[in-house]
Amino acid sequence: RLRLPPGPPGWPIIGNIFDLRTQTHRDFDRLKSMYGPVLWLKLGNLNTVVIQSAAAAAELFKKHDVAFADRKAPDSLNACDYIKGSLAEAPYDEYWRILRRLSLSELMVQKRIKSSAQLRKECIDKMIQWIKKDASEFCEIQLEKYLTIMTYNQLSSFMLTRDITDYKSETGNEFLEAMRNFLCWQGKPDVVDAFEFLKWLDPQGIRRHTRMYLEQLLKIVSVFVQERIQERNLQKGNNTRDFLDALLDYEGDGKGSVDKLSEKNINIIILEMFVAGTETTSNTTVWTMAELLRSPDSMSKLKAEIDRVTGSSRAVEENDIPELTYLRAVVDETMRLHPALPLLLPRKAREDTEFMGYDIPKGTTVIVNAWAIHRDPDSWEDPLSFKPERFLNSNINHKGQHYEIIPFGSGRRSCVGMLMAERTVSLTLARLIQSFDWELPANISPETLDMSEATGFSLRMSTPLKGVPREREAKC
Ligand code: HEM
Repeated sequence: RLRLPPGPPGWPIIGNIFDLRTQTHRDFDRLKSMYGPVLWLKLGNLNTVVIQSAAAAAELFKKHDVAFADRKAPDSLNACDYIKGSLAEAPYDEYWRILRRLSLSELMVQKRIKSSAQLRKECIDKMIQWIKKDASEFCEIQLEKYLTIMTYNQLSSFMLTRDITDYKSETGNEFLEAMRNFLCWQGKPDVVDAFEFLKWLDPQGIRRHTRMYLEQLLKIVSVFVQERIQERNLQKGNNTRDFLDALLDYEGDGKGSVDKLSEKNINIIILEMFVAGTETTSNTTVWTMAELLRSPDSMSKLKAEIDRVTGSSRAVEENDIPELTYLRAVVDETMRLHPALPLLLPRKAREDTEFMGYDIPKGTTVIVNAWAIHRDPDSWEDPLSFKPERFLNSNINHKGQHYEIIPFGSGRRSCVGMLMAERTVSLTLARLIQSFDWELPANISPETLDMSEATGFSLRMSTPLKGVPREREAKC
């Protein structure tokens, strides 16, 4: 007999599906108070274990990282062979290792990140100019629009040395629109993942819509990739080597069987970086602005810190970030309360594993509820309040070694874009605060600002945040 973790009794066939009523991360958290931090659920056919405390997460990432290193990918992502080319959804195999190494050398090596600082600055400059322009025309602006466009352009200039969208279009261009739709369908729980026998029926239409938008997105990316291949054949183009060049240049490491990445897989990898890196980054920035607008005291402290570090004559730069301790505390505190991926990305047990005295069978879906861990009163004092001060004079940070705060995950499958994301979020915020005095619209007060969450691919505000920017003295 297996010693399974505790969990609510389920119904025949459907298991615990009815225990999930509202938002999955909140439902899991509710069940934690009844069954403890390691929860067992049967979701249709799926054996599922949910990890919901810092201690259990530490056990997972320190002792069982390899045993739980496969991904549980949604069935709909089999469309267009996406999973076969993906890094984030790949099983823990040789192909994943190659992509991970390649991405780390581009995204996590300080030298590469530093050399791309100018690109990020230019994208933020452009955003600030557009906010100034729109602020002079309209009283209030919807922040998400500007942050989304800026984040897409930062990533596209880093990966493809080009902008992918602009502020002029009202609805966003074809790529953004298709991506919005794709992420919206990916954010819906799919019954097919729990009941494989319904695969042929695709009852919610998720696979059909996913395929439609994936085809559209991959077609757009393939044009960029094709153009680059032709430029390289003609030895045209500028001399900057970007992420796409790194993928095209790959010729194997002499150890394994993969000696070249196919063009189809390169398209998927480029697309995936947009999927993984844009909404997560822009939503984190929006949540931070919302928390600051609700907390005038924190806003003033941050403004004072930025002014102190930069003086009165220049725009804040990435090099200033190490000195902006309050800014880093504000970002950490926001990621604690509003982790962009509240359940990280689900993993799968590669083998039968003994975990904290329980038997976890091979194939079990392993979910880490970062949202619940970040709000656990055993780890955090007054866990529901926004208090950046808790990170001052503390060595706790989000980088994956302190399991009470893991917005980027931890271990082998942790986020490869963390360095870039933390720089983007910090610099964007610093520039927004330095360039403008922000207020809430007249009919909203800090007490009535709607902070409720909408779940989709990532956690975002259910009511889009609006702010009133008033230009400060020009520094930028
Ligand atoms: C604030 C922004 C971001 C947050 C909160 C975030 C969070 C995460 C999380 C929680 C995971 C799963 C970790 C795990 O399973 O343990 C992940 C994986 C990943 N992220 Fe991010 N991410 C962000 C930005 C980015 C950016 C900018 C990129 C790329 C440019 C990126 C690329 C990836 C990739 C490729 C994976 C899959 C890694 C793997 O499976 O080996 N992310 N991210």
